[in-house]
Amino acid sequence: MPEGRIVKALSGFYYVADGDNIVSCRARGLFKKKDAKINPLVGDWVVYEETDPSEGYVMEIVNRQNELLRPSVANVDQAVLVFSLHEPSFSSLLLDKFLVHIEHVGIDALIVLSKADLVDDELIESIVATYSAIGYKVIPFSKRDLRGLEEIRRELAGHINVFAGQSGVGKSSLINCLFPNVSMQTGDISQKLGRGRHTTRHVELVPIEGGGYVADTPGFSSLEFVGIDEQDLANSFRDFTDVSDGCKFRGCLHLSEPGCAVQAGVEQGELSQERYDHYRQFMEELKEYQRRNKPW
Ligand SMILES: Nc1nc2c(ncn2[C@@H]2O[C@H](COP(=O)(O)OP(=O)(O)OP(=O)(O)O)[C@@H](O)[C@H]2O)c(=O)[nH]1
Ligand SMILES: [Zn+2]
Repeated sequence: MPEGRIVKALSGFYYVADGDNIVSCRARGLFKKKDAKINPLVGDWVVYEETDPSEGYVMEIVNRQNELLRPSVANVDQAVLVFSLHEPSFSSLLLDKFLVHIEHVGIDALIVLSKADLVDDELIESIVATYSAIGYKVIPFSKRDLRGLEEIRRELAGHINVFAGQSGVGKSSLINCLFPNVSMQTGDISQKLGRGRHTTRHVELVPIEGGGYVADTPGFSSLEFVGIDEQDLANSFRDFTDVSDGCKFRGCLHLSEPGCAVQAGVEQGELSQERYDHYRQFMEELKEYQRRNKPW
């Protein structure tokens, strides 16, 4: 049976892209049963059966890699973290928090430093140096002089991309420059419509040049530590996991344990003091989150 990717879900239909063909599918009864383990999601790679030309049934979900909640998309493999350098000014604390979330879901990050025309090159270079050293790809961008545009386009090709970043950092401006015919759902939806209300728009994956897709809804609107424990937090700092084999204790949280390679690395200036401070701050926030959300 043929296979394809769900690119849109609306009113009980799943739109499965198979090459240039889009097949409108309903889900087979097996997904509706209570004990059905998973329901099809936008982004899922599925086996389908074509019953009429361009119509059919989703039969089976193939090997889902991961699942984002906001927007609800499966198999995202790259988060494009858009951080402006000015208005709003760059926050390494917020970037580190986004990185925790994307590492936890298990997807790659592409960091775009937007509004690069508004600040000095020294600031840009120092941020690029810090995050490249950890192993992230960082690309400065400006919609005024279009620096970085082609490089970003190349990095997106072949991936399923979700854009994320605070309101006003320039996500829609970037999308407009990259893909003039994709319109990004903008603004903070929950603020505009009030909590709990539904929007009429649903996430859609839009195909891009060179293969791959971009989601037309930005992601990660909430950065609470849902489903993350202390060890997950420690594991989501790549620069720390790189050296944590050298910690004396397995499961070391690098807080005040003796023989900790991460604490030693920070003291010796090999790891970033700022990243470590953020890590400790997130630990506190995580504990606070756990206190507030006790099950009893
Ligand atoms: N100077 C300069 N201004 C920019 C750049 N990119 C965006 N802006 C401005 O920043 C403001 C916000 O840009 P948007 O693209 O709407 O930002 P957004 O992230 O989509 O914002 P939300 O819709 O709130 O999520 C607008 O006034 C843009 O003109 C840039 O590269 N340089
Ligand atoms: Zn340690």
